[in-house]
Amino acid sequence: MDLFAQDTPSKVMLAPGACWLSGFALPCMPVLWSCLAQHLSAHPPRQMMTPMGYPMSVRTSSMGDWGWVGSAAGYGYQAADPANHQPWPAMPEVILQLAATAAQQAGYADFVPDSCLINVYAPGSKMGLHQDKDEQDFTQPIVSVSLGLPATFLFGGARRTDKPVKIPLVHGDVVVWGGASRRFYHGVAPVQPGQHPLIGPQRINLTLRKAR
Ligand SMILES: O=C(O)CCC(=O)C(=O)O
Ligand SMILES: [Fe+2]
Repeated sequence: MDLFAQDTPSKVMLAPGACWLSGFALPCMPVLWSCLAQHLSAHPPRQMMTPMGYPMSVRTSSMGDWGWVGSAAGYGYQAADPANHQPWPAMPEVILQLAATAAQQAGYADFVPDSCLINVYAPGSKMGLHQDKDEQDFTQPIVSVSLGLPATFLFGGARRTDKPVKIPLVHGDVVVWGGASRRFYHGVAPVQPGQHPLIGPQRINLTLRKAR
């Protein structure tokens, strides 16, 4: 069975180089969630510190060669989990394939991420407007996968002051941005309380990137 076969996936352009693939991850969700749930029980997500000295609103864990880590020293990618000094676990095939096929749909061939950041949003958690700029190669896109509770994704422009569009993301949606919008500001409005039948009372987002 081809887990990624979809007749006409809905694709909404958000900006040059950026698109919203609604429901794109639904066919692989049972396999994806079983891998992810297993990972999260072995590598529980934690609140990273911001360089400003306060904890981030989301809890995070990572997979792949490079984990994204925040601390008083700044943000960046690290090969080992600071909690146990072990390398992060490898990304499962289902995630690598999902990333590559979603990127392909968005016009980016041969995307091979080496980092999967797992952001866990409890109700009330949010992410302020920011740019993803800790990676070395900005020709590679970002693939972002939503699971669980819905959330309003804010997608702005090249300047922090550019007014963001509000994207109502739901379970299984994928957003891809790169090219002209690779460094566009984006964020997530506070997640509203609720219960998702598969994922429970939370939103989880996978941010797939090529860090190095
Ligand atoms: O949770 C999201 O939808 C966005 C996550 C994000 O922007 C990031 O991990 O850099
Ligand atoms: Fe981001």
